[in-house]
Amino acid sequence: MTTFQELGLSNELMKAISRMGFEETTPIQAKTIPLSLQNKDVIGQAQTGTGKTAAFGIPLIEKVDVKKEAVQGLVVAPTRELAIQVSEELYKIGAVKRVRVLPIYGGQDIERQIRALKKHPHIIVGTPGRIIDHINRKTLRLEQVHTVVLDEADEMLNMGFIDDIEAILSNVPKQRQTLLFSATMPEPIRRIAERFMNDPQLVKVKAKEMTVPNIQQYYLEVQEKKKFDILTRLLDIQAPELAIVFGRTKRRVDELAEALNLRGYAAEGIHGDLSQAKRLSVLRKFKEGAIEILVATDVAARGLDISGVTHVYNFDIPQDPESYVHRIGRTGRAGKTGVAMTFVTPREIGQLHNIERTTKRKMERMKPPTLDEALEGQQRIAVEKLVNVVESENLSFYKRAAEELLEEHDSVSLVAACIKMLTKEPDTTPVRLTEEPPLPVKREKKRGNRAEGPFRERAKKRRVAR
Ligand SMILES: Nc1ncnc2c1ncn2[C@@H]1O[C@H](COP(=O)(O)OP(=O)(O)OP(=O)(O)O)[C@@H](O)[C@H]1O
Ligand SMILES: [Mg+2]
Repeated sequence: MTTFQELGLSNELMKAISRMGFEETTPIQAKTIPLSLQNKDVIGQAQTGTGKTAAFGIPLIEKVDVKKEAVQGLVVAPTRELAIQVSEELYKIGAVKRVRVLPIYGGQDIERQIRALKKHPHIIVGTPGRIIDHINRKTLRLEQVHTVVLDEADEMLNMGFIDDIEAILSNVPKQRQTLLFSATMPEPIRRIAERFMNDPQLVKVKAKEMTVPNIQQYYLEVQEKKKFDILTRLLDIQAPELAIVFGRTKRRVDELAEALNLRGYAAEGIHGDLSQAKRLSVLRKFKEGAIEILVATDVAARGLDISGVTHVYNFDIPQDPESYVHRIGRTGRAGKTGVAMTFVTPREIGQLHNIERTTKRKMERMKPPTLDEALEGQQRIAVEKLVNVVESENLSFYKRAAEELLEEHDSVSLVAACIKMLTKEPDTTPVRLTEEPPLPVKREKKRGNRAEGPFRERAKKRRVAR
């Protein structure tokens, strides 16, 4: 294990890192921070939730000259929520050194961003479209940038984003450091990446599997029509603290969120057709636990770090193995455990095997639970609640009533009644979901027609902007 001390960081950074509660480096941090500090170009690949943000953030902040009133570092991320999150983490790393970090992303008032840009931020974290927008308006100047980071690099360099990235890089000095990070880096994309880089060092944290071992991975073979009932039974049995349910399309996400609400779950959807204010408020409520289930398209698949997410459900099987890796990586982060469940219709089994081949990890088959098992699950939760109250609360106020009841009824019947009242019976309110066609067996490398990923959203935004 390497400590941060051994990396020779400044006192200001050491102080900030210890405030963040980091004690030791993660493997990707130990391997890439020294290279970055020597100004080497780096492609860093490590599993989800293993601290890639700080791996590029720490050396980036270390190299900022706070006296200089110019943008020195540029981080590009595929979604707005991720840009905000990364900027918050960089802000924390740079808090003692007083590094100014500004997120700029679509959907936020541009005038406000222009005003913020005038205050001379040292680091910009943004989504490609909005960065280009500011370059064109000459409200963002990148001549003094010495470091460019592409977070979720493979996503940024796929077909949808590549032109934007090229446009951005043409505004940054050639003499720069370029850092690429992601949990996935398919070979063809890595080759594209090398075009933008100068003798890049490939740092791959050695792991047998592409996914983290502390995520238990299951799949359930379910017919399309039965998926929703099975999902709610699983939710009743597994009682996740926070869960993310991924659906393939925006319509799917809307319908799923509504259906879950009909059955009494606190769920809300997030996708690219919602206003930015709504996207942020849904995410905030989820982080605070005001909603327990986030229903999402792939717009929430990459990078988001939300503690307390114990379960990920792939209601629709992901379009490609990379998407699978990122989706399930929203749980089991920073050493915590997590559970991932993937629904697969009989015709999609080939896709499942394709995912397993790429991740080098088999998912365990799980039998869809029955209604009775769901009821048992709810009963178990009720019993847990009851035991918790018996063990932790002062019940003296209620004891007299209890003693009176016990004079007329036997204790087993009374406790059984309490459990019954506390048990949420599985709700079978009928819901309507539009059926999704199964994924075609053979398909183009990247996303299908109607699915939403960050880049599709970007393409759409472009059209709107024009
Ligand atoms: N050295 C460390 N010690 C303890 N916690 C850490 C350390 N480095 C990062 N973390 C925490 O681990 C969590 C995951 O980090 P991060 O979001 O950077 O992961 P990631 O590798 O970028 O994942 P993804 O591939 O999903 O984007 C964060 O909450 C972060 O604050
Ligand atoms: Mg990340």
